[in-house]
Amino acid sequence: MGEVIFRTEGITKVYDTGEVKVYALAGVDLELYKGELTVLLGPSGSGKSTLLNILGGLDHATEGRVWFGDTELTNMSNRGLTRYRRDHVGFVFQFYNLVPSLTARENVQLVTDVSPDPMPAEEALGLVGLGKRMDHFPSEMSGGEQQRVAIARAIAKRPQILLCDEPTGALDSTTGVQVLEVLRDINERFGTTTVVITHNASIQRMAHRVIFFQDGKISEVKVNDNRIAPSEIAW
Ligand SMILES: Nc1ncnc2c1ncn2[C@@H]1O[C@H](COP(=O)(O)OP(=O)(O)OP(=O)(O)O)[C@@H](O)[C@H]1O
Repeated sequence: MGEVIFRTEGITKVYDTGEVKVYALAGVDLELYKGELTVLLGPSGSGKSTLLNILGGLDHATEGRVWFGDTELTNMSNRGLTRYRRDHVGFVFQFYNLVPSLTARENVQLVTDVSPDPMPAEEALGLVGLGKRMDHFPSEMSGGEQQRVAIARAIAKRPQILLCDEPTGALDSTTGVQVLEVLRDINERFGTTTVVITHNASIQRMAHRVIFFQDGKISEVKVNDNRIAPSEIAW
């Protein structure tokens, strides 16, 4: 087994809306391993996004502890979390969050301009197969291409961690597979630890590890001995 990159101990996240308390996470103990691609599966509302946001330093746990390597995230200040996100974490969301008035290259440069050790925007766009589309605007691209720009933006800072919340949720199967191929390629080429939330259970077959959520808890963890290529995934 590889090196642990994330460890959580008894994480809870409680939303207190006044009348009711919602336990988005109800005690999560987990380990994620360096270089692995992990898929998170589970019904809507089971806590997947909440966990991803806590791992990515976008949200605070109500209770429990989270470590990134030897660094505890749960006692970091907001400023520390901002630095952690900037230096180590790339995010990819379902709706690409590109700036419509900027080209693909300029969207990626938003990140490379503020990162300590970025790759050139052109290189990042080449890695996602968009080397010829760098000067196109988001409105001139398909959903899958826009998502690949978003992935280029996320990887351009050479993050150790890539956190993806429903990256193929808005895509048809052909473009969805292309996006998954890019994620697998980045994971293999750079050893980027990757976490993918999906509602599409068949995507679990490309993962090293699959974590199932139910009611804010982990119900099962599976290690995949026979991973398949994204192109073999039946949608
Ligand atoms: N800001 C909030 N205020 C109140 N409740 C919230 C808030 N954010 C999330 N929740 C609740 O926390 C629970 C877990 O939400 P979360 O988004 O983590 O689930 P999920 O498994 O990612 O769901 P989905 O697959 O639908 O995205 C849900 O019951 C949700 O309604």
